[in-house]
This record gives sequence, C-alpha cells and structure tokens, in this order.
Amino acid sequence: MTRERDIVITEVALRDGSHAIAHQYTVDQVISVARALDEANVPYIEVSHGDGLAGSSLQYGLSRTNEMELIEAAVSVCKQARIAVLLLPGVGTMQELKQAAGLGVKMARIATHVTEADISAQHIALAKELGLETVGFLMMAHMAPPEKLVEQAKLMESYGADTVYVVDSAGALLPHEVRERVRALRQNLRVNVGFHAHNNLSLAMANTLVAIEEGATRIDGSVRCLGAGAGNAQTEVLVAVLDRMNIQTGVNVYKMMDLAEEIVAPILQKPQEITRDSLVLGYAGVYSSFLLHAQRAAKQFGLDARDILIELGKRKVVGGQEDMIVDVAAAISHDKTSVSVR
Ligand SMILES: CC[C@H](O)CC(=O)C(=O)O
Ligand SMILES: [Mn+2]
Repeated sequence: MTRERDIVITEVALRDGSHAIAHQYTVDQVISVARALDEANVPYIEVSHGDGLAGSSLQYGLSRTNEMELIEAAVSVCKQARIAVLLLPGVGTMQELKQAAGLGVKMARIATHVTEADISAQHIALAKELGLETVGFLMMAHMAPPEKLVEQAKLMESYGADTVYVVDSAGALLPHEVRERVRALRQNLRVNVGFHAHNNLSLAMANTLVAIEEGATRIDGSVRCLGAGAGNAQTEVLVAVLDRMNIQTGVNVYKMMDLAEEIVAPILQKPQEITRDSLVLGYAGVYSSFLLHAQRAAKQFGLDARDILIELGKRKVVGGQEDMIVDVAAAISHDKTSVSVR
C-alpha cells in the first residue's frame, strides 16, 4: 500500500545549485536532471537563477541560459513532479512570476530577508491569484530570534502563504537554534512549516532531522549537495536516512542514488565539499551565495577570502548587498597597504 508522503521534498539543485556552477546550466543539463528527478518521484523541483527569477545580472552573476527556457524545459519533461520557482521581491517582478506561471510552474517561493516579510505581500497575493502553491521563504534565519521569526512568518501566513520556511542561508544555525525556531513556528502558525539547510558547518543533515522532529514537513534537499557555499542537505542521503527512520518521502532511494552518481556528478567540475572558505560562511554567519563573489574579490585584491567573509559577517551584510563584497575587500586591502607604508 502506498502511504502519503510524511515529508514533502523540494529539490533545489537546479536553483540553489546554480550558485555553485556560477549559473551556467544548459537546457540539456536541466532536461536530464529534471527527468531523472521526476522518475525518482521527487514531488517538487525548483528551477530559477540562483538568486531567483530575474537574478541574472552583473550584481548576482549572469546566467548562461535564459531561465525561462530552463523552466520550460523542466516542465516539458516532468510527468508527476511540479516545477517551483524562487522570487525575491525587488530582484524578480510580477512580470516574471506571471511568465513562469504561464510556462506551467506550480509553486512560487517568495523569499525575503528574515526581518522583511512585509515586502512579500503583493507577490504572495499574486502567486495565489495565479493558482500557485505559495511558500514564504524567510532567509538568514540565524539573524533573528524565534519571536521575531514568528512575527514575520505570521505576516506571510496572513498574506496567503501555504507554507513558511525557516531558511538557514548562511548554514550558521546550530541544532538547538533550529529546534527553537521550528518549534516556535509550529506553535504559532496554522500553515505548513519548512526548512532549508546549508552545510557550511556540516550540520545540514542533523539540522534537517531536528526540523523534522519538531514538525517541519516541507524540506529542501540538493542532489550531491549542489548549492551555494557547501551546498544543502544532500537529497539522496536524506531520503535514505528518512527511509531508515520509516518516514515516507515517496522518493525512490535507488533512483536518487543513480541520478546523483550518473547525471549530477558529471556536471560538477569538482565535488562540492566543505572548504575553508565555505566553513567560514557558517562560522561568520554570511550568506552562502557570497562565496564565489568573495573568492573573486580576494583574487582581485590579493587577499584571503576568509578575511573578507569575516568582515562581511561583522557588518551583518545581507542578500542584495553583494556590491559590499568588493567595498570590504578594497577597505581591507587599503588598511593593509597603509600599515605596510607606515
Ligand atoms: C536568493 C538567494 C538565496 O540563494 C536563497 C536561498 O536559497 C537561501 O537564502 O539559502
Ligand atoms: Mn539556499
């Protein structure tokens, strides 16, 4: 007898994973990954630029392929999986959301900084009007205490979100901090609670399991950890672990393993691992998608990327402030030069 899914997985390798490959997905890659995920019975597959719809820009990084072509390709090969898109109000607009819905997207995830849920009202309302399942995605959740998170999540719920996610964008949350946050949302919301991990401190799997223990039912994973920083909770591992725990995801474990090995691994130039720079993202509480930008700035100014990331953490720089990365690198380089001249 097939049981309902206890946990509903959204696979993010074709969106968060885009950060890891500098937004270079091709239509053929998206087709082969999406088709295999669909055959493995993954229920939701997110496809967009790493920074969400319309993220392709000098600020965030230019996509190799127009994301609407990637979305259309993914929709065309999926028989059961639903395609999701991410949208950050201000980066993506109503226009792109309508276009994505027109291409057959079924879920919109509206992402804001953890203290800025109020800017999601119109986009959540539009997503609902378009008949999309709608998720509120509260990023950089480590930067707000549970009470603040509840306040912001309730706003998203009041705008019509069907689910609100705790998003550990920096991979900085410790297990007890995930527990407090997910518990607080479960106690105060009527809608589903979700969790999105990053593996910078090697806690993505542990944190995801804690979130599930506290009642999160919507969970993000990425095949082969393909995501910003050290990536996300590794989907093929997650479904195997949940299967061992007798928690139903509906996903075929063997097919997930096969597609990870045979289809996703060959796309990667190098395996995604926790490097000293991605570790510092979690340690300093910095947005995971800043990694490649900080490494480029370090090269440009002859610096250690860790020094740039630590300073960005101290300044509490958040998504949308990518231009600060070069400013910080220039300031560190200037300070170093003045010290050596004196
Ligand atoms: C929109 C940028 C970001 O990558 C969204 C996300 O996945 C996160 O905050 O972790
Ligand atoms: Mn992410």
